[in-house]
Amino acid sequence: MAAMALAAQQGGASGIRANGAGDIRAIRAVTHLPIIGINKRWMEGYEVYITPDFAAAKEVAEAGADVIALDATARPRPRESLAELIGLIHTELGKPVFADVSNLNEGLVAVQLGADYIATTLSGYTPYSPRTRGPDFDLIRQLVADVGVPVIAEGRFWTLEEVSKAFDLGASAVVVGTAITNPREITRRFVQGVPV
Ligand SMILES: CC(=O)N[C@H](C=O)[C@@H](O)[C@H](O)[C@H](O)COP(=O)(O)O
Repeated sequence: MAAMALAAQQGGASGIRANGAGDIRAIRAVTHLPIIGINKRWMEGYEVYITPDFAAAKEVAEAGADVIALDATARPRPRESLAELIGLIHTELGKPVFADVSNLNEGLVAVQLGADYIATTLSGYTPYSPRTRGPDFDLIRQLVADVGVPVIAEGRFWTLEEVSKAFDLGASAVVVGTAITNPREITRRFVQGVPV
């Protein structure tokens, strides 16, 4: 992961989003780029897994994340409420909060609760948000119009045109995951594009 982050930096990335204290510590050692840290933890009986509680947030902050990203959807949470979690990340860790949402209302609520950035990460991943084929441009547009904090476009970006469109719509940054980091899916896309 550190080598991949360094490659992304050399390629001109302006930040790294990474998962887990181990990877974040390794990435912190090789770059001064801002790190958006998440801590994926699956807990019995809960759908929320992106930094679901304060303990998960604290681990990645201590590992060197500059910003803490978390699931800010309306789904049930295992420990702290969303309001408590955002408050604790601010007061105890002194880090900004990057709220991954799946629709406009979740973005508005997260901002009311103090989130510093809103991202479209979870659009298409909650039972109540329909999955668009590519990025959810409608949600980017709606969030930019209404939330009043920087909007980060994330989820299913594969082409330069899609990235340009997100910036045209007012996104402050675009997070590209699979299309840069996952050789299996990159290969699959080429293979599926070849007529046989
Ligand atoms: C839904 C979920 O768990 N998303 C995760 C969030 O951190 C990652 O698995 C995604 O790769 C990331 O959001 C970037 O999206 P994409 O890989 O589509 O460019």
